[in-house]
Amino acid sequence: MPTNAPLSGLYRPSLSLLTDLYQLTMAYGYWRKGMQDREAVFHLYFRKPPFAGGYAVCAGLAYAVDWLEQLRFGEEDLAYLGALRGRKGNALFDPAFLDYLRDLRFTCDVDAIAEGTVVFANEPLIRVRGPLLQAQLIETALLTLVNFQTLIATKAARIREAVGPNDQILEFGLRRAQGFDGGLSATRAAYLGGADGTSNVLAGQQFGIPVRGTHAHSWVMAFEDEEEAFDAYADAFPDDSVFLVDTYDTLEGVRNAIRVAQRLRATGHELGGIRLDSGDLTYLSREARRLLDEAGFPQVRIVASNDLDEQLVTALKLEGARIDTWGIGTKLVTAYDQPALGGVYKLAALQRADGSGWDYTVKISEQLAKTSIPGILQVRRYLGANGKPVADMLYNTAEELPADLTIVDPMDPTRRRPVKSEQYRELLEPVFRQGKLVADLPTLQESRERVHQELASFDPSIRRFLNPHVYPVGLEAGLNSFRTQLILEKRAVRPA
Ligand SMILES: Nc1ncnc2c1ncn2[C@@H]1O[C@H](COP(=O)(O)OP(=O)(O)OP(=O)(O)O)[C@@H](O)[C@H]1O
Ligand SMILES: O=P(O)(O)OC[C@H]1O[C@H](OP(=O)(O)OP(=O)(O)O)[C@H](O)[C@@H]1O
Ligand SMILES: O=C(O)c1cccnc1
Repeated sequence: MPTNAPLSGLYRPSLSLLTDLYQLTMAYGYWRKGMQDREAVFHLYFRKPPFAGGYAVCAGLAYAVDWLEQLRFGEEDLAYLGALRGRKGNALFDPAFLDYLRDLRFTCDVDAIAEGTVVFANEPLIRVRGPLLQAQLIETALLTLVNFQTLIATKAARIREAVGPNDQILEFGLRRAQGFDGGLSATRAAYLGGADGTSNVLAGQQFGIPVRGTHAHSWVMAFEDEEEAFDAYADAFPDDSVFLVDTYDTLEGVRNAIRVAQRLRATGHELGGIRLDSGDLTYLSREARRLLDEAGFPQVRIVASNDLDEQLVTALKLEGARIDTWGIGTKLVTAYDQPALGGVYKLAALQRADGSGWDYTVKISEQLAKTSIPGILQVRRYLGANGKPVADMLYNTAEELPADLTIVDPMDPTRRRPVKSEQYRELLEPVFRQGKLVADLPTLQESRERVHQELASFDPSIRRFLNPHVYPVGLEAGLNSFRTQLILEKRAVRPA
């Protein structure tokens, strides 16, 4: 049975220490200062889509929800924290703080963009509002869970773009993945983003992802000759055989596969496919297709693998390769060309100590792109007359919106456009209210379908690999002016 607890179903008893030490030292500091319950707002967002692409596919929220639901410091966690020592051998944390952690219950409001949604730079994927100590404490786990899966789901969506709607994508990456969970969560995200199946059996069991596969070169090497190896495999799996044909000589391998396919047919079975794993995949797939068709096996699929990614798939397609199943491992599950998404988690608003309202906060940087956006933000996606997205607007939900809306490019305030459309969708949806899960989370299958629908709804120009069109994401003009003013104020306090 696929699980709704993708993370805690695997790791027990507690994952509350899945964090950086500084979250706990800050928590201790806030507690000592009596600041722990000041209401705060944080946003999790990235500043640039990965792979020099035009978008990202949001993923990892189910893990984040699972982690937040289990957030509770157990006795083992507290004993470990109690034993931590500072440089002079002193206990790092006061025992009274550990008692505080023992009783701590998650009480924040969390709003998030659904997994599988197409998202862009600067858009909060998750907004957390609640007691400062708690909202800060969860930063690292949210980032580790969302950054990686968003990265891999995006990679898979790009591979799907290259492969097209009809061919199959099988994810084969476990052996080259970034460790145990790297392998498992990459498989989940790859499936969400567009893969059709995986060789990863644990992921199949955990998430209900179809498991598929062929066999290794060692299978062929374990027999006297290749044909005997294919025969033996066909005996074991008469209706589920895909033969790896390149161990010695690929086209000889295809001829051996055909002979075994003929014997299978004589006993009422059909060969499923052959796999190519080296050499010129265009030439070999075309030749293999010709041989198979001439022998009366047009339905036998041709699987290809060997360090493939979206660029190679595009090239092979352009060259006229006759591949209909793409086995993609290393470059998918490690996001080889960009191994990390730089998602960040920034404080955007803090209640004043006297409770008289919000103080908005910005982290300023030499680069405008790295300067954060203050407010309690929502992302509004405007749709054109044809129902297709035309622009996204970030706005501060704590301020009233003017009747005439204008969005401003946060990177270039001279670029602004009025918002004419009446049709829109608010992307951040309630997930937790005061620590209680209020969302009915979609299944992995539903999230996967969402990716497909979302990507189809955008102009293809944002999906292309080379110089993709930049989809307009702007700040509501009032928010933009306010942010500029706040930046100027923060800069003004620095001596010239
Ligand atoms: N027609 C083609 N056009 C572009 N790239 C191709 C083509 N065919 C294969 N490739 C890619 O070229 C790279 C090298 O493949 P090749 O089989 O020559 O070397 P290899 O991986 O070292 O082989 P082996 O697995 O036998 O060691 C792989 O990433 C493969 O996917
Ligand atoms: O190339 P990737 O996209 O990473 O896809 C997975 C690779 O893993 C296997 O190779 P490996 O040499 O590990 O084992 P094998 O003997 O089964 O080919 C398989 O043959 C693929 O080439
Ligand atoms: O089943 C396969 O063909 C397979 C599985 C893992 C890695 N490479 C290939």
